[in-house]
Amino acid sequence: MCRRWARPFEEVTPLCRRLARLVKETFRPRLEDAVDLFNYASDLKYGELHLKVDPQIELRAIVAIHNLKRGPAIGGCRFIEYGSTDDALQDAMRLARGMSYKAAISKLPHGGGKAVIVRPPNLSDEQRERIFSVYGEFVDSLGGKYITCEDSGTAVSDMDVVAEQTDHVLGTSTAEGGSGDPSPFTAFGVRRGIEAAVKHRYGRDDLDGLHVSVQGVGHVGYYLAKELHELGAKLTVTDVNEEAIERCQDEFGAERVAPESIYDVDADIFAPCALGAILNDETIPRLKCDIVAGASNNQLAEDRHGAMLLERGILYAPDYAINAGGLINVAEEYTGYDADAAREKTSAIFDTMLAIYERADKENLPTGVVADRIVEEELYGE
Ligand SMILES: NC(=O)c1ccc[n+]([C@@H]2O[C@H](COP(=O)([O-])OP(=O)(O)OC[C@H]3O[C@@H](n4cnc5c(N)ncnc54)[C@H](O)[C@@H]3O)[C@@H](O)[C@H]2O)c1
Repeated sequence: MCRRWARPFEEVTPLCRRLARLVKETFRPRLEDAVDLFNYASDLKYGELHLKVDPQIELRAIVAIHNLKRGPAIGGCRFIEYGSTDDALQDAMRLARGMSYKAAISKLPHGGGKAVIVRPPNLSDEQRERIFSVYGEFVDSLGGKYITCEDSGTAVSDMDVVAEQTDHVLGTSTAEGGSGDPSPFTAFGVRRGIEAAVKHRYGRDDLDGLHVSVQGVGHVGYYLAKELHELGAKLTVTDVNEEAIERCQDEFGAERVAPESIYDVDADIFAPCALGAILNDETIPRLKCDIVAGASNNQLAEDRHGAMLLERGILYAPDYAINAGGLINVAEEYTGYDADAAREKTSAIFDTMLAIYERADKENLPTGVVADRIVEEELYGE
């Protein structure tokens, strides 16, 4: 045998050295990641993970199915750029778990799922359509265990493409039997959660004259402001979009403050409807309200901030429970859409929230901890 090949191949030439380094860099982390992936999945009490790749159209799709105990998993399809495969997997898995919790607290006959499609750079319209068509086949191959719908980066038109390949899709255009914009339902649900908080906190059945500060008057915040105005509440709003603020001033006589001043407003209720992680070490000590109840996802920067609000006597409406109106509405499409039925089910967010507030008082626990316990008793209890 030639001595040259008897040595490890990275010692032979610079090219082989480079190749050896590449092999190590390419394969080792992936193996290690796979081990971590199973641990991560176990920690989150998974569930199933499905992958689909199609190199020709640069499709890289993940469907995470967290829990099927209550019924087929439901959850949106996110189509954004990711820094790494780990980020995409983590996003899908974390969000699918969140959907299980949201569906369970809302007593929907569904489990939690989520899809992530890694958005390729320089995407053409034609490529986009092919991606969603193949994604539709992928969803169909799961046989109805996962029902997809819109999320960040996807549009109703994408769901229409998916609907050509599978029945397991919601959030299509109204012409295709879809339910349209979920924001008014989300806003209505938040209003019902605020009414429950007012009942619990002040023993009142109306919002007349109560002062609500709203952070973000975009899709949900605008409809929420409209509902609250019609119920006689006084409004202070903020946004980074000038037109959105002016609309609320004109239509509802709302006061305005600068975005960074919203935490200092002396209101009865603070309704975050813009960003996540806005309840944190810096903002909580500034709050002058009795109730925090709004649509934003992931409002607590960390779980411990729920305890911080409790210590200050501020009643917090757990975000995934109060903002479930959009999900309740879109889930209604599954059995044939009926807007009245969707509104009635969304209205029941009042009872869901009241039960959380009452148990939290009884057990002297943060409301977020109680919401999680209710869900976990349902999903994992004997
Ligand atoms: N749309 C739904 O049905 C729905 C359902 C559940 C949860 N949510 C959550 O509710 C929140 C709002 O959703 P949306 O659909 O209304 O989004 P949106 O983008 O339509 O509205 C957000 C608004 O917040 C404003 N904003 C951004 N940064 C701000 C800042 N620093 N200060 C003040 N305002 C700021 C934006 O200009 C925009 O008007 C998000 O967290 C979303 O995840 C929405």
